[in-house]
Amino acid sequence: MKVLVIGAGNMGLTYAQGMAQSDLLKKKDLLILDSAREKTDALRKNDEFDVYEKIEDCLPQADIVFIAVKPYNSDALFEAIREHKKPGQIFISIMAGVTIKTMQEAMGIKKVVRAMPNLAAKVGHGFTSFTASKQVSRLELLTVERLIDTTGRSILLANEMEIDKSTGISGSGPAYIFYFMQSMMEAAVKMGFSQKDARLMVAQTFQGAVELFNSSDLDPTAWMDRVASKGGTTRAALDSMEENNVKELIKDAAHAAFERAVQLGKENNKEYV
Ligand SMILES: NC(=O)C1=CN([C@@H]2O[C@H](COP(=O)(O)OP(=O)(O)OC[C@H]3O[C@@H](n4cnc5c(N)ncnc54)[C@H](OP(=O)(O)O)[C@@H]3O)[C@@H](O)[C@H]2O)C=CC1
Ligand SMILES: O=C(O)[C@@H]1CCC=N1
Repeated sequence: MKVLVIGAGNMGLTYAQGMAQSDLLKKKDLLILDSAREKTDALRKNDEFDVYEKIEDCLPQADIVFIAVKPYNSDALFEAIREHKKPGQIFISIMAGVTIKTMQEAMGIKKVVRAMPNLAAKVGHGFTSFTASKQVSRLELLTVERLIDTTGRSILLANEMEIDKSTGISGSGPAYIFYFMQSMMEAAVKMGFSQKDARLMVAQTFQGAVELFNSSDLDPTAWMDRVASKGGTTRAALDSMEENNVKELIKDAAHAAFERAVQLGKENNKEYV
């Protein structure tokens, strides 16, 4: 099996590296294509993958193709794929808001997987949701899942609306966590701590909380109760958040991302950069 990754940017390179480090593929079976010469030159120096600049030199060899370019680059790429594709190839797109139907029509293909990863894939702790056109068989989906899971964990969803929903939770989600971290770091600095100490305090607190959460089946509310003593400091903070409706605001934010994902699919990405 040969896998081609198109787009050696943030996410494409992350997937390529995840697959390269797994035992699923041999080095010669992992192809990477990018249009930027500086990127391909740098990749060749590292000698990790089989690197290409021209689609006609690599696409015909591939069984599975990851599309990891920005949506605004997709029209030109789809045209090139239409010209050089081979029957039976499976295309996995990680582009936000580009629908399966758009891809099938633009590339003249049938087997499409639409996936929504997140940035934590970079450190092997990503979460990817994915769904597929009906022409992708169960066995093919299993292979796709194994490739995706080289960057973390994944779930197969029933349809594209679920992908748009998961974009609002896990796809955009790392940014919500960073927002919370930024707020806590600003609070610490305002109290007089140095940036360095604020950073360590916040990072270790997040990491510790996530590890606690993953150590049992307790839900977040039960963990909050374990931190908060009656009449104590944590209760004062949680009461302040409740009074200020923070939970509702976070839900609204996740919903805004979901709605934007739906809208992008309808606009066919013409405004999305
Ligand atoms: N970043 C994130 O957290 C997430 C991103 N995504 C999706 O991942 C996709 C990629 O994002 P990201 O990795 O950040 O983007 P990047 O811009 O970092 O990477 C895209 C790469 O593809 C190259 N490229 C563009 N057109 C072509 C082409 N026709 N053939 C070959 N290479 C090409 C670009 O070159 P050049 O720079 O020269 O244009 C660039 O090197 C997006 O569609 C985004 O929606 C999904 C979930 C999370
Ligand atoms: O912000 C975006 O549109 C993309 C999709 C999810 C994360 N980044």
